[in-house]
Amino acid sequence: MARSATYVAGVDSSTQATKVLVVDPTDGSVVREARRPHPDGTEVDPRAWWDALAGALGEVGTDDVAAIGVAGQQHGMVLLDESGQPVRDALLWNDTRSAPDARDLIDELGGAAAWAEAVGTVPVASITATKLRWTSRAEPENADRARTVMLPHDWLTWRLAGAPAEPTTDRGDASGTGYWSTVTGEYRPDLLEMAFGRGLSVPRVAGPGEVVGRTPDGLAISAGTGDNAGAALAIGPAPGEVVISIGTSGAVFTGHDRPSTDATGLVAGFADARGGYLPLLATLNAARVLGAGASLLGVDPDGFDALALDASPGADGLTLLPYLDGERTPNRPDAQGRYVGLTTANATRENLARATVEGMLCGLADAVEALVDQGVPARRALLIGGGSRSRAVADLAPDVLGLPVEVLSPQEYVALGAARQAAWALHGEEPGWTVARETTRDVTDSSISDQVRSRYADVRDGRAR
Ligand SMILES: Nc1ncnc2c1ncn2[C@@H]1O[C@H](COP(=O)(O)OP(=O)(O)O)[C@@H](O)[C@H]1O
Ligand SMILES: O=C(CO)[C@@H](O)[C@H](O)COP(=O)(O)O
Repeated sequence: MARSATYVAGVDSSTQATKVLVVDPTDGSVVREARRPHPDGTEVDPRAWWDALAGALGEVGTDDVAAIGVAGQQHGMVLLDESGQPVRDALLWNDTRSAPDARDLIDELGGAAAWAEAVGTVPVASITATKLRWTSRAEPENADRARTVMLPHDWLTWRLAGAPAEPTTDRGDASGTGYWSTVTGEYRPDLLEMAFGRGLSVPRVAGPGEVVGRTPDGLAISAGTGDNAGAALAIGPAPGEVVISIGTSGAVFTGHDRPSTDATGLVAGFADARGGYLPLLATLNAARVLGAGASLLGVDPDGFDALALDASPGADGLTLLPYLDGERTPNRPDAQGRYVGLTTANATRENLARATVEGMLCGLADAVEALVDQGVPARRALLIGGGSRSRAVADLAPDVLGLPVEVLSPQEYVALGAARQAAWALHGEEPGWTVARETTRDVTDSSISDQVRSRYADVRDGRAR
């Protein structure tokens, strides 16, 4: 049943929460929004995401909505049995238990370069294929019951349509699995089998403007995508603009005209949601580092920002290596965070806050540098995500990154990208909306980036302890 309604809905099912926007498809303006939290942790029952989505959709109301699209946290392994029920909790992108499996898979294919050439990405623990290997090795009984593997957004999209629907995904999210190739645009069933020991059913990769199904209430459903591809769809970074998303993950990405095949494994050669490419680096340590710093100091986000802004650049020699939850880029799954250089002279709350912000930004600056090393230009950074709401992050970013920075106005860009895709599917062409741009913050002192980042590099590379 198609319906004549006015608006489109976009969903971001991210690590920490489900966010839903109801959007006017004529201009991209947000009409209503709702949010529901997700359980904490790196393995989650996918039904909790469904409950969060149902709750948020109930709150915004969909009587006047004609189409919906879902963007979701990338890479999570949703394994389903014969009857379509989850075999176990989903293992999320930030679960590092499959780090040894990533190393094994790299060896088995003949090294990192072989993976980069085959699919565009060298596996780390985040990549879905490594989670399949972990399950087949550590939980053979669960593996035996598995028939289908999906990603979080695939599963939510499939459930929105109600059973029995054809499972679908899109190239943006499929490109984070390790068994779909950004280079060829095809699944690599041989790599899935190599990881899992046998084949599994996978969702069909739908086209960017496709209607993949309808909800029982008649809303058209678009293909959806991964969260970062969703944000890229909403923002449309120009060549030379790099998006830096400071959420649970730190994600650094931009559109590109060809697939990346970085054998160092730093740059993940993902696809975007339009038919192009989205080279990306993701860190495990971003907004939560700021949260940890604030709770260490016993202050709220505003108090934390005030402290950080009261200290001098370089925090009088105090440096944070921000790998609090292990790290993915660089691949150090067992790493921990470290404050280095503490003396009685610099031991102030202000310096601790400053070093926390600078350390987190230095991790992102490394990511930008790796993108540039792969031939992707970075002349300006666009900051989004919960952590970009921090005044200290916004003020310090240009000098630490060594780049002009625009902090885009606080918006749910991932959900907005999903709404854009829903409007595209509904009307058969991509909408022409653009997001509001902000004033550029220029670098105030180019020596700060050199000074802060070189000290950070010493700590990162073990030259300063
Ligand atoms: N003003 C702020 N200062 C620092 N961190 C913030 C601020 N506002 C929100 N955050 C943090 O941003 C994160 C949520 O950002 P979001 O982009 O929604 O993450 P995700 O997409 O991973 O769910 C939380 O860790 C939250 O504490
Ligand atoms: O793993 C990646 C990208 O490769 C992460 O970016 C996830 O997609 C989760 O994003 P957030 O929930 O932190 O926004």
